Amino acid sequence: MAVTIEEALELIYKNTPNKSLKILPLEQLLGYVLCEDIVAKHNLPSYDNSAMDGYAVKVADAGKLAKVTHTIFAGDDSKDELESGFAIKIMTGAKIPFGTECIVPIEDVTESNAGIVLPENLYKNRHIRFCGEDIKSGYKLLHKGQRIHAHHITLLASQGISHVKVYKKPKVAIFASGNELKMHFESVESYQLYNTNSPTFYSRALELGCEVEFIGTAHDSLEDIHLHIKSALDCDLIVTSGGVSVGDADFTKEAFGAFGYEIFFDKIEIKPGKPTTFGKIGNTCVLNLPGNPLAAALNFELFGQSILLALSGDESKYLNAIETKMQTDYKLKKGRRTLVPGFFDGNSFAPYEKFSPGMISPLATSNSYIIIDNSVDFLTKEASVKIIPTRFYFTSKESSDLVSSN
Ligand SMILES: Nc1nc2c(c(=O)[nH]1)N[C@H]1C(S)=C(S)[C@@H](COP(=O)(O)OP(=O)(O)OC[C@H]3O[C@@H](n4cnc5c(N)ncnc54)[C@H](O)[C@@H]3O)O[C@H]1N2
Ligand code: MOO
Repeated sequence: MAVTIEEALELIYKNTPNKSLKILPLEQLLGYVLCEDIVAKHNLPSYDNSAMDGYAVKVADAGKLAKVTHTIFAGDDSKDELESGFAIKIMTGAKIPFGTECIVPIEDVTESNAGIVLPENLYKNRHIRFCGEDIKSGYKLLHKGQRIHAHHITLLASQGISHVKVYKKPKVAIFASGNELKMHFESVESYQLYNTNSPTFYSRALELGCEVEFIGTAHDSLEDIHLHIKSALDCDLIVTSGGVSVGDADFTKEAFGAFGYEIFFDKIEIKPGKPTTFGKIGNTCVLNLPGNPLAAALNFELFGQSILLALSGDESKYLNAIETKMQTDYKLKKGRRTLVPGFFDGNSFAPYEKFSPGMISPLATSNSYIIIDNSVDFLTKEASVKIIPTRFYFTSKESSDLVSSN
């Protein structure tokens, strides 16, 4: 029996094993998921310092002449003490002298031979950056389950944290099956075609932060598919395409069966992509996608990406949608929930006009897709829809409803 999209996703999240961990240096952390909390060891700034190139002065000297004694630069270990009637020239980022009440920017003073004349209005603490005002020692900077982006690297570097514990990236093996398929580096006869699914999944899995192995293209024979499965079993996820329908040469699930394949679902109430199959061999997850390229790519977006998120250790492991409106009217056949690719321009969603599961061109000009509920056969222009991006990440901590209904 076919499962619903929600049931399929639930089975995916329930049956995806925990990841193992490793320690990595800061320069290699980008895209990994933290497997430990990170606590600040130092205040930031670690000393009171000047926010401007200017003069360290006393507030009571407002409107008066102050004698400039010397200059402090960023990086100087100043132990000076400021006294009334005097000013110490100071550069941005330099440690302020003891007794400083405010910093006056260079452009706000009048220079004279005897010193500088200070403006009338001086305020206590103006242009001073205080120790710990950005980060306090002991503050939890990052936590287990966060995916590391460039601005998290900023925090780690600010603390001199050089090595952290992360989850290993999901390791994905890709292969396709079909006697008609040739690789892009081979020549094709008039009755053959290039395997476009495997390079698509390979690149997309890399984009999604995985280590990827391309195992090859198998012939439609049990023996050859067995060989490809054996070569892929050391990975966290095997993604295949082709051979999952009811044709005389559709051996994929049978071939996996020889390795103790535990199938969680092998049909989904979805169009395209009905024969999409998910299961496990030991600790290795398996996603068998249909051969039709658009069906395969869209189902990889929805189910493949969910498996990868579940495997990554990322706390924000659920796909999320952006609510927008339709750019045009859209008519479709009622029946099964339908995946429709299209382009979201930041304002509205333009569905791809005419597409079928065997096409390869629709996704190249799309940046998202919508899932239209089976109860809907017409979406009017301006109707509210939920787009799921294919070109940028948008995930959330909580599972959300991804389906657009009237
Ligand atoms: N009698 C039925 N026939 C079909 C049904 C059905 O329910 N009853 N379902 C159709 C649907 S829907 C799909 S989807 C396909 C799925 O078939 P398979 O997964 O077995 O895929 P293949 O037959 O191997 O190939 C389908 C199609 O896609 C091309 N293909 C396959 N692999 C690749 C690749 N790596 N790169 C590019 N193109 C690929 C292949 O040449 C075929 O044209 O079954 C329907 N039939
Ligand atoms: O289900 Mo097929 O995947 O429609 O093309």
